[in-house]
Amino acid sequence: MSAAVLLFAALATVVASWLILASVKFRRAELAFDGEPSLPVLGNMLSFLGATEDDIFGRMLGLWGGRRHVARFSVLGRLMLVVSDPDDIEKVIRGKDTQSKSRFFYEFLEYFSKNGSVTINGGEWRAHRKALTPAFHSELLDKYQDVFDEEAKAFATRVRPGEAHDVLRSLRTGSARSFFRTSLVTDMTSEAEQLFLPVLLEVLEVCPRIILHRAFRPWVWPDALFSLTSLGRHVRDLLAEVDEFTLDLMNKFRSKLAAGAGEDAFIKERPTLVEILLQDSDSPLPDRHIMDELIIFTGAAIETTVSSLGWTFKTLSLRPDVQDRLLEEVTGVVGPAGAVLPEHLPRLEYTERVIKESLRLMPAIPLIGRSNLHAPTTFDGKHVPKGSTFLVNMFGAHRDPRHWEEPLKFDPDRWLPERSQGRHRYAYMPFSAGPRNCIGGRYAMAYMKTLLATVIPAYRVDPVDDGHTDPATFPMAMDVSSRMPGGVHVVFTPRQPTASS
Ligand code: HEM
Repeated sequence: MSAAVLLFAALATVVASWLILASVKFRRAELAFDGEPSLPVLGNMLSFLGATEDDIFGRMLGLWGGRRHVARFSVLGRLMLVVSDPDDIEKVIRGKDTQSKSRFFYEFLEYFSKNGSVTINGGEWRAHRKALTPAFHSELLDKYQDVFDEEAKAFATRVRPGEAHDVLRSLRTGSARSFFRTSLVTDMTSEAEQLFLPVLLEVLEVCPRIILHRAFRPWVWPDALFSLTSLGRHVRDLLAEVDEFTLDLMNKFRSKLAAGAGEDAFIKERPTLVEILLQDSDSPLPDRHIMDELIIFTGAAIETTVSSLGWTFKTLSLRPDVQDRLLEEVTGVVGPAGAVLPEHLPRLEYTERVIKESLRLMPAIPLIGRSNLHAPTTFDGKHVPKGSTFLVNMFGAHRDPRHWEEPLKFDPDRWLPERSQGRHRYAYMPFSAGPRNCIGGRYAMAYMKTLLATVIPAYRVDPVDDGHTDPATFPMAMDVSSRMPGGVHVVFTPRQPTASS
């Protein structure tokens, strides 16, 4: 036998022994946590065989199995710890070892946006958060209110009165237009309307699905392989169009600044997100990072509000009593067919309770991922291998009977101050919590309240006969946000004008 063969055999033995030892070590760590039966190496991979994008979330919930304490599952050596107890959630969210976003799930977002604040970590994230924060000051949000109001009215004219239809598409158009007018350019140019908006809407249709499509198909985990598929190429083409449009916009804005339209003029008017980022002279973000933020925002800002409003309309269609109270409040605060103004928002208290309750039972983001990316850690007194994923299960915490009376009941009044006292801080976190919480929570609330306050006086939301009669059992799928498989079907029935209106 030649020396080369001997050397190869020795190397192969070392690698094989290392792999076996690593998998025995991993298996020991995995089995220390409670969970459904799993196989060595494959883990719970078989539980996802044949799953479609619509039922992966359900299968993940099946592997959690309602366990109060940490539950685990694994896929090909990737350990997932499902954390549902609010005390445990607090430990993950605040823990110094578990601050990073997990690789699982978030790595697929990076295909669209490598440098967006949802996925980046450490100093890079801090710089982005600092640059983005001025765009979310409450004075600026007040200035966006007329956009929210106009777009809410436009949404009300887009629904198909008296006809059962999926409301998600028109909600997406409305959210995308609002996002566009607050983040990119204040007014819809005809170029934006005809060329850019359709691309943005297609990005929103296609990109979220890809995340789950890849998450449980190991053969398309490497970007290099995924980019060879027709889907991978299609997404790249779409994103190139978005990049071209935003870069052009950024260059036009810069020329305007250079031509002497002073910074003050823009600040006084109503700067968009992109303008704020470009005017940051202390530590400007590179163009590529700004473009990546805009792409990640489409998911973070648009899909989440679409999801939340979709669940809310579906629930309202089953609850005429809640609609009556909303109508009474809106009529008192805004007046019939009036504009929803910034000063109305804090007074729309019942409307806010309805949205909060909808986000409790049907959170737009039911799970988020954190990771001990760089070093092993311990959790619950057990060893957690480096790079494991902590799946923070907001869906479970929001329905935990130890923290919620009649948790499956849709009851907006549980948000009355006197009924909210003493509630665990981490039993409810639809916008996440801690330093990496949602930067757009107030923006989202303002937009969603405005939309409800505009639609409810114009239409009664009626149910369709699709068998979904209880919000607690609505079927739920999840990609970047939660959604009802097949869409949210309701009927918007025009209300008869009353003598007073
Ligand atoms: C109902 C609507 C919304 C919900 C339920 C929601 C929920 C969340 C959650 C749970 C996170 C944490 C994600 C994670 O840890 O991986 C998050 C992060 C984020 N959200 Fe929202 N969001 C909403 C609307 C918005 C809007 C309107 C914007 C922007 C205009 C926005 C921008 C962001 C950004 C940039 C992050 C990343 C923050 C960071 O890591 O610094 N979101 N959101």
